[in-house]
Amino acid sequence: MLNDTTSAQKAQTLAEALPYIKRFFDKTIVIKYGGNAMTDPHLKECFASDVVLLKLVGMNPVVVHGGGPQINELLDRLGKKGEFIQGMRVTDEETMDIVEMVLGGQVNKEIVNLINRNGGKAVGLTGQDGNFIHAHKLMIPNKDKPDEMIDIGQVGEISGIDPSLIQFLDSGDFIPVIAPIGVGTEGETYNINADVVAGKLAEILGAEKLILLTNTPGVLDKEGNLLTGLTPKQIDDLVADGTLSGGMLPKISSALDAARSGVKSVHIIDGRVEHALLLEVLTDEGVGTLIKAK
Ligand SMILES: Nc1ncnc2c1ncn2[C@@H]1O[C@H](COP(=O)(O)OP(=O)(O)O)[C@@H](O)[C@H]1O
Ligand SMILES: CC(=O)N[C@@H](CCC(=O)OP(=O)(O)O)C(=O)O
Repeated sequence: MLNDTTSAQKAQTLAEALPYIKRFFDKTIVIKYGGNAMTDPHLKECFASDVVLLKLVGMNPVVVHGGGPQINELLDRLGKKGEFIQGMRVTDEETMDIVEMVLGGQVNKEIVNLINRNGGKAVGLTGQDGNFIHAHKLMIPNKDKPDEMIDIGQVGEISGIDPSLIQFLDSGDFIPVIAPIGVGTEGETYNINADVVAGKLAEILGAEKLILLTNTPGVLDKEGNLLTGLTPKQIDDLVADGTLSGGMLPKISSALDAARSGVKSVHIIDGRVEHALLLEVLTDEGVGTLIKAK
């Protein structure tokens, strides 16, 4: 039996969440679930129940997941070493097969299952389903030789996203769970960084919020302190002086593109904190880093 104080505290918490529930009612919230945040089984359950709760109170959560560490694990087992250039995986044909198995199979289905066990109705997709993420080959500029481009294999850049399938699922009781794989004009598949897919999808869907869950408290400065808000100018400086590196590079540029394209709030938050998602959406507690459009 609950004592009065506990009941009163619970009622107070619910009352405090109500304005946020009203504000985001029927609004789309794109949530990027990074592979690095998917570690602890308890945290995974918290994540899934948070997503289900957001759907139950009338919001439209759309989950885009990564799985970089999970791909590395299988590559390791097969005696192949993962290689990244500017935060993007060098993806030869064999690696692409593994990317499809891990992202489209293992990780996607695990998240679908987690959400469904927590009372939601998740539908797992890759960009091949309904041909909804169109992509072409990405070439990246060589930092040392400005007029040269680097070929990193079957890595994709998004040419377009058809939002109709996701909107259809949103308007029903379904929660889309998307693996970042795109399709080219000839039906060829591309490995796309999950932050890039999440950012572009948030833009195309006219999302209210984009939340990127990762394994750091947010964006950190050189001394390791959390930066709670970042403008484009501050981001440029942090990239230029090397404070931002690796996987944070595609994350920050996707976050900034989304903010500039009209997504009202864009956050990079710590997925290792219990119920980080609910704290972000339903409370005033600033968690992580807010990316500002200007
Ligand atoms: N300035 C920075 N602040 C925070 N993390 C950073 C920074 N620079 C680089 N990183 C790296 O970026 C990583 C997050 O990106 P990534 O590994 O791609 O994670 P995810 O799987 O969540 O997308 C962090 O774990 C950290 O190692
Ligand atoms: C091109 C590219 O780098 N694709 C990523 C896709 C998965 C991903 O983005 O996973 P995280 O969000 O966990 O980092 C990769 O192969 O690792």
